[in-house]
Amino acid sequence: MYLTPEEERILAGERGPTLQKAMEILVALGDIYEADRLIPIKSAQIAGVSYKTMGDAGLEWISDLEGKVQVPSILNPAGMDLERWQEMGVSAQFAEKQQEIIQAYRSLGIEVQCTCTPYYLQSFSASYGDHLAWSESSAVSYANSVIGARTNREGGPSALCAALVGKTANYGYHLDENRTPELMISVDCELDASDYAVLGYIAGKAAGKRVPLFRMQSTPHRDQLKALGAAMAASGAVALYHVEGVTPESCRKDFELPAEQLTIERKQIDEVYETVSGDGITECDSAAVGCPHCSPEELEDVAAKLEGKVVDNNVWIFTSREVAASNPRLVERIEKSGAKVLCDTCMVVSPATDKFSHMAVNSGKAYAYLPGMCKVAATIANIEKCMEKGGGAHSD
Ligand SMILES: C[C@@](O)(CCOP(=O)(O)O)CC(=O)O
Ligand code: SF4
Repeated sequence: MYLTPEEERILAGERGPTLQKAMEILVALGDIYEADRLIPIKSAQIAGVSYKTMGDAGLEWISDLEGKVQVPSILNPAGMDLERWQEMGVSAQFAEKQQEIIQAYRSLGIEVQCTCTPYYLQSFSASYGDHLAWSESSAVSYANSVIGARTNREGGPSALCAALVGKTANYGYHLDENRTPELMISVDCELDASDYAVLGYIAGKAAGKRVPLFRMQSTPHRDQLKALGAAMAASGAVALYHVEGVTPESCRKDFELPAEQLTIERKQIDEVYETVSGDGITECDSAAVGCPHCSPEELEDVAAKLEGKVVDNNVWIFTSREVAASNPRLVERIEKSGAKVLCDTCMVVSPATDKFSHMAVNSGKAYAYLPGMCKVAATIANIEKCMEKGGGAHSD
C-alpha cells in the first residue's frame, strides 16, 4: 500500500507510540485487503464501549492510548444509562468500570454520545459519498445503504485507529465495485412496522455477507430501512443493501440485475412472529424498543401506543441522549405509563437485561442477539403487541 511521506513518518514512530500503533493496524488491514492507499474519513463511530463486552483487557488497552482523534468521533452504546444506571439494576462495581471506559475515550477527544444511530445527531451528519469509519453493524448498514456514504464494518479498535489518524484503508465498501448487488430478493406482500425487521431477519440468513437488492411492494421509510438493515447485519453479515426506487444507489446504471433471485413470502414472515428465539418456555416478562436507538418519530409512535395505559412489567425504550433531550414532552408521555426512556445503552449490551427470562421486542436484531448475548428468550412483535405481551400494558 502506498503511504505519503507524512504517513511513513507516523509509521516510523515520529509522532509517538499511540499514532504509530494506530498506523500499524491501518497498514496491516490495508495490506490484507489489498488497499492502494489510505483515504481521509469524515467521522468515526467506535464500538467496544460496554464493560460487558470489553472487560478489563479492553479497558486496559484504551487507557494506555494517548493523543486526540482527528475527526468527529462518537461511541457505541455502553452497558448502562450513564445517569440512571441504578434504576436499571446495574451494580456499582460495573458502573465504576463503565465510567472508567467512558473517561478513557473522553481523554482521546471522543464525544461522549453513546449511540448506534449517529445519523440522528445534529452535529454528526453523514452525506452521500462520504468515507467513514463506523463500527456498529446497523449504523454501518444505514450509512452505506440509506445515506449512500461508504464504510466498512470496522471493529472497535480499527475504528479508533482510523479516528486517531483521520484516515482508513481504501478497500471493501469504499470502492464502487464492491457496492454492486449480488442477490435479488423480491417480497411478495405489502409490509408495515415490524414486518421490515422480520424481513431483515429472514433475508440476512439468506444473504450472508452478500449485497442484496430488494424489490418491494410497499415503500419503507427511514426507520423501517434502519430496522431492515439492523436485522440483516445480525442474522447475516450484510453491510450494504439496496431497495429498488428507494435507496440512493439503487438507480446506479452501472450494474446488471443479479442472476440469483429469491422471493420472501408473507407466510415466512408470519412464522417468525410465531417462533420464540432462544429458550422461551416462560411467558414474556419484559419489553424493549429501540434496537437500533429510536428516532423522534419512533418515540412519538411509542408515546401514542402507551397513551392512557400503564405497564406492569419493565418496559425499556432506548434512544440517544441527544434525541431524548430534544424531545422532553415525548419522554414524559412515555414515562407516564411506567415505561422508562433510557439513553447511552441498549438491551443487548447492558448486563441489566440478564435478570429477565423472555423479552418482547420489535427488532430483528434484538430477536437474533438476546438469546446468545444475554441468555434471554425473545419474541418479536409490533410495538403495540410488545407493550401488551411483554409490558403487560393495560388501560389506566
Ligand atoms: C451488538 C452490537 O450492536 C454492539 C455490541 O458491540 P460492542 O459492545 O459495542 O463491541 C454489535 C454489532 O452488531 O455491531
Ligand atoms: S444491539 Fe441494537 S440497540 Fe444495541 S447497539 Fe446494536 S443496534 Fe444498537
